[in-house]
Amino acid sequence: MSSEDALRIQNLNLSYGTERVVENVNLRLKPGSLVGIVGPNGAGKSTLIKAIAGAKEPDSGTIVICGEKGRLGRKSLTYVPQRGEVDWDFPITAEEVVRQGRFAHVGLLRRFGGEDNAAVANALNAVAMTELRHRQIGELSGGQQQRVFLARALAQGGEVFLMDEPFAGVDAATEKAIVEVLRALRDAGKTVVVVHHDLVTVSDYFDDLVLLNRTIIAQGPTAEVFTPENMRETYGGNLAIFERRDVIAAVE
Ligand SMILES: Nc1ncnc2c1ncn2[C@@H]1O[C@H](COP(=O)(O)OP(=O)(O)OP(=O)(O)O)[C@@H](O)[C@H]1O
Repeated sequence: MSSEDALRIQNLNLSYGTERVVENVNLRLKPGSLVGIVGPNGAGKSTLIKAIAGAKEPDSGTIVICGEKGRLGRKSLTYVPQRGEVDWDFPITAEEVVRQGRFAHVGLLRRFGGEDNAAVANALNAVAMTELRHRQIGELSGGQQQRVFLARALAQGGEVFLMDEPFAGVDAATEKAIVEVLRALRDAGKTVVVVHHDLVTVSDYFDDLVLLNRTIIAQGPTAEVFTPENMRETYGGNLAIFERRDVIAAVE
């Protein structure tokens, strides 16, 4: 493979039981890119992200992250799950959640130290959550919870960041703050992969786009991929959202 790829997927097939939900996915992403994964409900976006994160065993195919497979590859990966997948009643503060991001770096022979504390403080600051760091996570708003998640990812670091719907249920200010953090990661040479639903913001947010509906319909620079023809092929009969005038304007 080319050593330039941050993420390379070849012939990936994923199933639940006997049902194949993701088929023959081939994907190459380069460092320093902000990539959207778009497709209708049930298209397999979360399943694909979970497979990359090592939380879903493939039927077949290979996933190479920064030139390495398996656990070695996943050392370069940071995964931000959907907010709905987390137990928010768990009694833990915002800061403790962010500290979890450092555990990957703290081995048996090394304790949580000054560098870890600094990484946690910087991450909380980057998402403007320093003041609320002692709040229980269950007592934060949805947008604040999402910021904390992002801070944990920042504290962890890595080369490839996977985010499953980071904008779900957040207000405009939080969405803007998150986008700024994602752009800063991209500008620092990281690869940021975001499952996204809002077609209106696709062109503004993402350098590259992956259109998924069970298999990849199109991938490449957003300006080339985000066309009415490709969107129709991806969304099939569920085109109502795409017929909105603002979305049509966005792709013309
Ligand atoms: N744990 C599971 N067990 C069985 N089937 C599942 C499971 N999780 C997802 N599926 C099925 O796999 C398919 C892909 O689901 P997935 O959640 O990956 O889609 P998605 O593109 O992320 O959808 P959405 O936009 O609605 O979040 C769907 O048909 C879904 O019903």
